[in-house]
Amino acid sequence: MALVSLANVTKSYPSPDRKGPPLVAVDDVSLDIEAGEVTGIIGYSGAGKSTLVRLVNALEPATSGSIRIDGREITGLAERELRDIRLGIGMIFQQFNLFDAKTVRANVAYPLKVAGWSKAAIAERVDELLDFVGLADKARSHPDQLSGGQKQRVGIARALATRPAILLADEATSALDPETTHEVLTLLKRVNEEHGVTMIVITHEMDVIQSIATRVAVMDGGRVIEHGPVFDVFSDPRHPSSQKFVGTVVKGIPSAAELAVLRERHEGRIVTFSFRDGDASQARVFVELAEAGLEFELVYGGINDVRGRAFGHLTLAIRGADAAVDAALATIGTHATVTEAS
Ligand SMILES: Nc1ncnc2c1ncn2[C@@H]1O[C@H](COP(=O)(O)OP(=O)(O)OP(=O)(O)O)[C@@H](O)[C@H]1O
Repeated sequence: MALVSLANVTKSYPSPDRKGPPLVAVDDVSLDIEAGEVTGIIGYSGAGKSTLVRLVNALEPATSGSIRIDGREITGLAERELRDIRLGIGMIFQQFNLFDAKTVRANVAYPLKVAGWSKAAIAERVDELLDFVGLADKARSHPDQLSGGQKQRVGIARALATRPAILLADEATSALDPETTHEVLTLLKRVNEEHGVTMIVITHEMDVIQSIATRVAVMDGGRVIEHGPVFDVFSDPRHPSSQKFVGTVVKGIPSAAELAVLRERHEGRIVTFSFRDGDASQARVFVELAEAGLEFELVYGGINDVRGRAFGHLTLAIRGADAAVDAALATIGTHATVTEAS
């Protein structure tokens, strides 16, 4: 049984002027998330990612559909019961959302106080959490004395305080520099691997997906248009909207503007070849072009690594008689994806 199970979930808001049709932020989403998984939610701004996560967190009720957490239907529950559900779900945010007037220790202790833990139990748990996130020496500091990465580590300690089975992260590393992002992602990976916490991670950063997600869901216009293992969705997106989005975050796919520059700078036909690991197609492309007597040069490219598996895109300028190029591309097309710039 999935730990989080959404079936035909829709969330709409009244139109801003209250006269037009309602705004559908989440549109008929069905999604199962198994215990122990880290699911990345990606998509353009306004796709409905944050709304979806607020529904899972029971911060807002769905307009229709069913949401089950660990088998328990949460739609229609009374506020008191929802509070119980929320204790089992931690959340971290882009802007950390710490209490600036409280010390690090008091920030982490806060959810435990609300949950009615005893003073002694709180003290023990907070020590354990601060050790886990590597901030034992900052217990008496205030958030404004901490770096961004340290603030997020406090946010993670606070989110884990009540031992939730689920952690939701909304752009949790988007305000951090690359090195600090790496540090926080390493910590989140430990949260998942050492504590078995299931995570749902909203992000627009490829690094985040690559380093911690096991599966990814692509949202567009309130819908989940694609959901699957990270490698599959990123190396071979099926839906045109996910192809467009993935094209903006993976390495090696030239944008329209970059293609225009390539066309200006290089003679010949500009063709992108896409590869997935495990096949020898990358080397074969060069051999087949050479055997066809064509002249070519590598003008753009990049290889992506998803947990040890590689996929990539190489763009070549190919020169030769059109018929010879067509024949070579047809042959290569049997073992690699071939996209010619129009
Ligand atoms: N409380 C609300 N009232 C009215 N409309 C809302 C509300 N919350 C979200 N929306 C609308 O729902 C749509 C989806 O918003 P949401 O914030 O979920 O998207 P998102 O994918 O998280 O975007 P971003 O990446 O910019 O955060 C948007 O059109 C937004 O304006």
